[in-house]
Amino acid sequence: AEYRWPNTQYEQLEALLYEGRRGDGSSLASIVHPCRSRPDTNASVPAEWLRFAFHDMSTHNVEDGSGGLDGSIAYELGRAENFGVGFTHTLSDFEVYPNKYVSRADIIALGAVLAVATCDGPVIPFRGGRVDTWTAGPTGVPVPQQDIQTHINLFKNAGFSVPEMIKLVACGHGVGGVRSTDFPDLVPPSSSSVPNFINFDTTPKFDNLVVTQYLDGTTKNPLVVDQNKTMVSDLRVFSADSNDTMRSISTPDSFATECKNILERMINVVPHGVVLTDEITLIPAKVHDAQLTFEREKFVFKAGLRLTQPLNASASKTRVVKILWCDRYGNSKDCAGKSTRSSVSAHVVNEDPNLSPVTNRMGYLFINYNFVVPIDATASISKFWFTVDEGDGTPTTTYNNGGDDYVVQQDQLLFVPTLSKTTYTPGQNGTVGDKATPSTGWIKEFFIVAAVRDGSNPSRVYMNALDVAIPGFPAPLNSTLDLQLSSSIPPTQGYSFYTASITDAGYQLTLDIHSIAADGNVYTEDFRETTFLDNTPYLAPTNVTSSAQTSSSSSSWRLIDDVHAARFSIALGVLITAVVGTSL
Ligand code: HEM
Repeated sequence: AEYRWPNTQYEQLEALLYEGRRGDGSSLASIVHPCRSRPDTNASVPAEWLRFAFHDMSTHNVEDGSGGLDGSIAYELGRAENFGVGFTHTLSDFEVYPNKYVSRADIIALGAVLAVATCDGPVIPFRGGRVDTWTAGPTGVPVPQQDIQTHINLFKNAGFSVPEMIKLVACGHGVGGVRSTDFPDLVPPSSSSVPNFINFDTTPKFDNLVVTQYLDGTTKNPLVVDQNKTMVSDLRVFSADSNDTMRSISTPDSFATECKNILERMINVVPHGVVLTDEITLIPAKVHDAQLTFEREKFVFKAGLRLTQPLNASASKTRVVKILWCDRYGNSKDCAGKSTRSSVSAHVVNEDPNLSPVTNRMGYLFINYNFVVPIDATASISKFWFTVDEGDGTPTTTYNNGGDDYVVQQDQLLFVPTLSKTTYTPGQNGTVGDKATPSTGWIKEFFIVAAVRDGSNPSRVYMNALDVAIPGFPAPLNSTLDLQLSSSIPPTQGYSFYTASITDAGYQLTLDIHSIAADGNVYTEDFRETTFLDNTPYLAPTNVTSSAQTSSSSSSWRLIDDVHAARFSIALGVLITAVVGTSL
C-alpha cells in the first residue's frame, strides 16, 4: 500500500533513515557520517556498527525460528564472542533512539544501512518492525579460532549457505579491521592509548579491495595472513569453495550488488512471527509535527512540510508555500461554499545536505516549511493541505495526501507542550551529573498538560507514558496514570486543562494521552514527544486569509523575524548537542 499520512511508525523510521535523526533533531547519522573514526580509539564507527548488527543476528536458529535481529546483544556484551569496546561504544551510540515505534533492533539494522552507505557502499533497502527481546539469547557468534566446519554449521544454523557465508564475511570485512586491544596476538600492542589496527584492506571505504587484495595475494588482513594458522578464519572461509564466490564478487559492481543483497538479508533475519514493514522509501513531501494546541494563550495549529530539493539546483527564490484548511464547525464547515483559510510558513529551514548519507547519495537535501497559524476555536480545523507556487509562472503544486487531504482526527483532547515542563533533580545516589545524562544522577520530572474541549465532559483523562530508552537497558518505563482537572490553569476559548506528573530516568519519554468522553467516545493524542516541552522553540503565528477562491500572495504575510529564527536554531543546536553528548 502506498504511504498516506498519518503513519507514525513509517514517519519515524523514514526520519531516521533519510534525515538521520529523531523527531527532536538528535542525530544518529552524525555519529557515523561521513565514514567517521572515533575520536578516542580511532576505530571506524561504521565498521563497529556493521559488526554489531552481524553479532546480534548471527545467533538466529533457522530451525526453530528463534533469535535474529532482536536487540538481545544489549544483554550479551559480557561474552567472549562479543568482546571489545567497539560493542560497548556502539550500544551507547544507539541507546537514546528506540521508542514506541522504532525498536532497538530496528536501530541496529538502520545502523548497518547508514554505515555501509556513508562509506560509499551500496544503499541497502530498509524495513522496520523488528521486535526487541529484553533478555540475552543463546551463544553462537563465530570466532576465528573455530575450524571451517564449525563456521559452515553456524552460518547454516542462521540460514546461510556456504556461498552466502563467504559473501557475508567478505562484505562485512569490507570495512574496519583487527585491533590490538582485542586480538593482541594478531596485532602488536600499541604504546599509546590509541590501539593499533590492521585493516582488512587498504581503504576505509566499503569497497571490493578486501576481495581483490585477497585474490591477488597483496592482502594484509590478519585473518588471512597471520602466522598462527589457527586464527586465519577469513582464509578458510574465503577459500571454502575454491575461491569461486570470491571471484564472483571481485569487481566493484558485483561486490556492491551482492553485498547489498546479502546484507539486506542479514538485517532482515528476525525471529519467527515478526512481520517487517514495507520498504521505507523517501516521502517526497512529508507532513510532520502536526499539532493543534495552545501557545502563549493563543489557539494554534502547527505543522511542518518537508520538501526535497535536488542538490544540483536551488529552490525558486520567489516560491510561496501555503497551508490551506477548512473549518470544523459553523457555516464554513469542511470548506462549505469553497470557503478556505490559508497562511504562509512562519519559518523556512534549508537543511544541511549531510543530514543522512542515504539522502545525500540520492542527490537531495530537505527544505522545511514550518507553519503556525491561529485558529478560531469556535470554528476549529477539520483538514488541511498545502500549495507550492514557484512564482515563476509554472503551475502551482498541491500536496493533499494523495487526494485524501490531511485530516485532523479530533479537537477534543490536545497535548499542550508549552504549558508542560521538565524539571531536573539529583538522583537517589545524590550525585549531580550532566542534566542530559540521567544515568549520572539526574531524575527528570515531567509535568504534563492536556486541554479538553468543553462539552465532551470526560469521565476519565489518562495517559500511557512509555520510555524504552532507559540507561543500562532494564525493563522500559511503561505506566498509565490519570490527569486531573487543573485548579491553577484557567479555562480559555472553550477548553479546560488537565495535568499529571511523571518521573523518568530514560532518554525518550513519549505519551499517548486519552480522554473518555461522556458519550463513550475515546479521543487520543498518540505518541507525543516530551523532549522540548517548556523549551519548545516559539514561532509567532502568521496572518490568516479567508477566501472563497484560490488566494494569491499578499504583502501582509508576516515572516518570522530574525530574533525568533535565531532562537529557534539555537534551541535546536543546544538540544542536539545535549542529546548526542549522552551517547559519546
Ligand atoms: C566466520 C565469521 C567471522 C569471524 C570469525 C569474524 C571475526 C572477526 C574478528 C576477529 C574481527 C576483529 C575484531 C576486533 O579486533 O575487535 C572482526 C572484525 C569485523 N567483523 Fe568479522 N568475523 C566474521 C564474520 C563477519 C560478518 C559476517 C560481518 C558482517 C557482515 C563481520 C563484520 C566485521 C566488521 C565490520 C569488523 C571490523 C570491526 C572494527 O573495525 O571495529 N564479520 N571480525
